[in-house]
Amino acid sequence: MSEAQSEAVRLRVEKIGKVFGRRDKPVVEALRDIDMTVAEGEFVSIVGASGSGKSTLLRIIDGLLAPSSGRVLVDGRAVDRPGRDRAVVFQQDSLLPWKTVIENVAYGLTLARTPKAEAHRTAQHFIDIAGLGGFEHHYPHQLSGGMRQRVNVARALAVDPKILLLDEPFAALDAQTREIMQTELLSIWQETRKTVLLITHQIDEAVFLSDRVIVFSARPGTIREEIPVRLPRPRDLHLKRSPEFTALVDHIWTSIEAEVRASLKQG
Ligand SMILES: Nc1ncnc2c1ncn2[C@@H]1O[C@H](COP(=O)(O)OP(=O)(O)OP(=O)(O)O)[C@@H](O)[C@H]1O
Repeated sequence: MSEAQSEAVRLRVEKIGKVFGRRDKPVVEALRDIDMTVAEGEFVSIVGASGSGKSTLLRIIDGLLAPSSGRVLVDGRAVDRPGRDRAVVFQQDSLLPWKTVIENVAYGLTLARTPKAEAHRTAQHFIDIAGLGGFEHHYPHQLSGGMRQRVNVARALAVDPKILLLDEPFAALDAQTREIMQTELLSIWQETRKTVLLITHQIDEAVFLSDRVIVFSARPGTIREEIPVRLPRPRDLHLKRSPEFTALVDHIWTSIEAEVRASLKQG
């Protein structure tokens, strides 16, 4: 457990297992015995080879998918369906193309019947935090991929979830945009201190952003290692050149390299 963890446990994942069964395909055991907690205000990442069950776990936490065993608790309450206490940002943006930035960010609030003026005030706050001031009345197609993902993050935050779930949110972006987005996400996190669970293939992204990195084994996904990241905050991109940073990335890479190579062979 990292020092950034306070006593308050926000998310508890208890003995989660998931087996997919299909008539035309053999049964797939995606997850086995996943036990983990995320404290209030903590930033935790999960890394692991392709197919190790990371997205499956995120979908279970979000309530989109039922586990085969175990349970998920948010603030001590078991969850079994999506709810406003959890917001997800996926790799592909899910903005409504016919709505402007501010309408998109306010969307979850208006669905929850928040009066329009109040919804727009809240949306404006998160638009500003996400560095999108001036683009309120643009439509998604008028924005770059990185900006669209910032709108998605702002939209997720606007409903004030207890935990923000990020599933490879920058995977579709080019390498430079991705680096900038990491620093943007850090500054949003500094500002809001949301509890965040991030799934990523990029080990350096996980180390750069997180208080703790959870390393999954290959399928069935189990927790192989939990690595506290005790690098000072606030962090900027120079940190990536420090020996402490490189050592952590090397350590994690060594831990999963054989499985990543094996997953490449499986296609
Ligand atoms: N609906 C499903 N039916 C059958 N098998 C599934 C289903 N969803 C996922 N799987 C299998 O479960 C395993 C875990 O998949 P998952 O997408 O969670 O892995 P991942 O670690 O997120 O992979 P990646 O990093 O490539 O996104 C994989 O073998 C996948 O093929």
